[in-house]
Amino acid sequence: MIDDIQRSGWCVLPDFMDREVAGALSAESLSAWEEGEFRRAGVGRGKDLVIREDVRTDHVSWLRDENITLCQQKYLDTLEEIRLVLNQNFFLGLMDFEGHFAVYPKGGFYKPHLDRHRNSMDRLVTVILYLNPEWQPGDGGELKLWTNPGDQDGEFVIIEPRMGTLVCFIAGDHWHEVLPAKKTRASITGWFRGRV
Ligand SMILES: O=C(O)CCC(=O)C(=O)O
Ligand SMILES: [Fe+2]
Repeated sequence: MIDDIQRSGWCVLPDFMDREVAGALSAESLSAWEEGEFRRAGVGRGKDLVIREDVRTDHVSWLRDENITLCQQKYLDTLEEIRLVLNQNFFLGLMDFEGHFAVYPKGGFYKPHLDRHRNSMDRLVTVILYLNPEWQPGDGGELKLWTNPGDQDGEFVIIEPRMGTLVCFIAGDHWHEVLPAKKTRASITGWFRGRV
């Protein structure tokens, strides 16, 4: 991970997360979805947050300190190790993490964007864990990530949202897009934040 981030600013780690933990997270996401605990995701932040069905059609459920489950805690513990390693190697000054479950229903997408909000230090590194045990080629919902910092065209990689795969990239550098999902697609997306 360190070598990849150093070299290119992004990395993909298949089978990164322990099967049992990923399985439990996937089951939680599914039941929360069925219970109606997700909300339409917005674009922008604070009072400027708006729903833009032309930009993104996913639904999210934030991880909240007051009701963290055992498997969420295990994932957060892993992320804490990653945060420390990133700080030690790149002096990023990552302070904490915020994240949410995301579900893209059939047909769901997220048009090309950068995760870092303008003029802000809040989202420095993006981390995504995919939770789709049954994902197969043809199911769509791949992450298209442009590999050259700042470029919105040119070279890119296509990342399959397979169970347990972890993706990590510098939030302000890499344009990315979620291609239309042909089946329901689940993940946990989050960000390490700088001093805000
Ligand atoms: O789920 C993904 O592959 C990417 C999600 C994303 O870009 C975001 O939530 O900002
Ligand atoms: Fe994003």
